[in-house]
Formats: sequence, C-alpha cells, structure tokens
Amino acid sequence: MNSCAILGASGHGKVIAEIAELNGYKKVDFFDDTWPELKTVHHWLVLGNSERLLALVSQYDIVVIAIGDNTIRLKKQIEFQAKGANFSVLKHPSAIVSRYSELDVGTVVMANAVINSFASIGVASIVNTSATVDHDCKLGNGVHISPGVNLAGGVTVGELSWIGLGAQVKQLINIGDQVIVGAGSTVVNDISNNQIVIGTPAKPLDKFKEQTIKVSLC
Ligand SMILES: CC(=O)SCCNC(=O)CCNC(=O)[C@H](O)C(C)(C)COP(=O)(O)OP(=O)(O)OC[C@H]1O[C@@H](n2cnc3c(N)ncnc32)[C@H](O)[C@@H]1OP(=O)(O)O
Repeated sequence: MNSCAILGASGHGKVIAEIAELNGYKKVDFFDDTWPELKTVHHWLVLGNSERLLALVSQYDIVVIAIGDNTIRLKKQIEFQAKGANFSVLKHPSAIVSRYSELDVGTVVMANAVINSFASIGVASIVNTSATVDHDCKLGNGVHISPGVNLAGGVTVGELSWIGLGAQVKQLINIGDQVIVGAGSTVVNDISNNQIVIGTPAKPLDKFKEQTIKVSLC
C-alpha cells in the first residue's frame, strides 16, 4: 500500500488526499481535467489529466475519483476499472464503520461518519463528514450522502442520488434513483426516481414553488 492517484484536484479531492495519507499511502498524486495549468495542490503534485492517468494507471495501488457530480464520478470509475485501475474503500480513521456493513470499491467515508450494522453501499459513493447511515440501509452506486445527514434504519437510496447537507430521512423510506434531497430537508415519504425534493416534510421542488407563490399572493 504505497501510491494513490486522485482524479479531481478540488476541495473534495484535498479531503480524500489527506484521508489517503492517514491510511498510510506515501505517494499521493492528483490528476485533473478542469485546470490544465495547475501543477500543485498544497504539497501534492498535479501530474496531468485523465488521459495521462490512464497511461500511468498501473503505477498506482489505487485510484480514487474525487468528482462531486455523481454521474461523472460513477462513469469515470467504470471507465478506469475497464482500463485496469484498482479501486478500494477509503475511510477516515475517525469514521465508525460496522464490521457487518458492506462498502463497495471507490466509496469514501469522511471524518466522524458512522455506518451501522448491515448497511450496504455501492461503488463510487461518498459518505461525507459526520453523516450517519444506520442499520440495514441500502445505498446504490454513485450516491452522495452530504455532511451531517442522518439516514434512519432500513432506508434505501437509489443509484446516483444526492442527499443534501443536514437532511434527515425517516426509517424504512425508499428514495429512488437520481433523486436530490435539498439541504436541511426531512424525508418522511418515499420518493420516486428523478425528483428534487426540499423542506420539512420534503416535497417536490416545483410543488414547493407553487405553494410559495400561493402563500405570497394571499
Ligand atoms: C463538503 C460539501 O460541501 S458537500 C455539498 C453539500 N451541499 C448540499 O448539500 C447542497 C444541496 N443543494 C440544495 O439544497 C439546493 O438548494 C437544491 C439542489 C435543492 C436546489 O437547487 P436549485 O435547483 O439550484 O434551486 P434554487 O437555488 O434555484 O432554489 C429554488 C427555490 O427553492 C428554495 N430552496 C432551494 N434549496 C432549498 C432547501 N434545501 N430547502 C428549502 N428551500 C430551498 C430556494 O430558496 C428557492 O426559493 P424561491 O424560488 O422562493 O427563491
């Protein structure tokens, strides 16, 4: 366990770079497609773009895709896996991850997150700072659980869904694929695929806008 390549030299990438160091990776290098002029991020080198990483992939013990957009992150991971890149699970040492949980490769777990017994999480997902994923939750591929989110027991979160900062989800709720739950929302009903929901209780964004207009006209 020596070298780690991170695709995405963003703030998210920096957090992952530090977690890689804390897990004993001695060589941590960045690659990035957005800022070609970038040569360093703090003390880490930026060695090129994704094409360059593809050429060097066999030299790294693991690759992490540090891209916030769920769809792009999952797509890039699949692309890199097909070219022989190794992916692993990276956990901040302060995270509490049950021995009875299952986390798939490319998933990262940030500081103070808690993942309880028999929870499962797919590939290329993010459990961000101080989020809790309680017992028996089932999270799909390319999911992002933002900082401070609490998922109660037995919650399902579908592929590519994003649960926003500080949201709460009641036990046994099913959240579909490609759903966005707005920051601070409380989800108490199931949510079907491709919805954006906000508020307490969480409602679809368009409906929320209509209600706001109605109230302001009174
Ligand atoms: C380490 C990290 O930084 S991880 C990143 C964590 N970040 C997050 O979790 C952010 C999550 N994103 C959100 O909550 C966003 O506001 C979204 C995705 C729900 C909506 O974004 P947009 O589609 O751009 O909506 P927009 O900003 O135009 O807002 C539309 C309306 O909904 C309201 N609104 C937006 N988000 C919320 C929310 N979370 N709760 C309540 N109301 C909201 C807005 O005030 C606005 O109301 P108005 O039309 O009366 O002015």
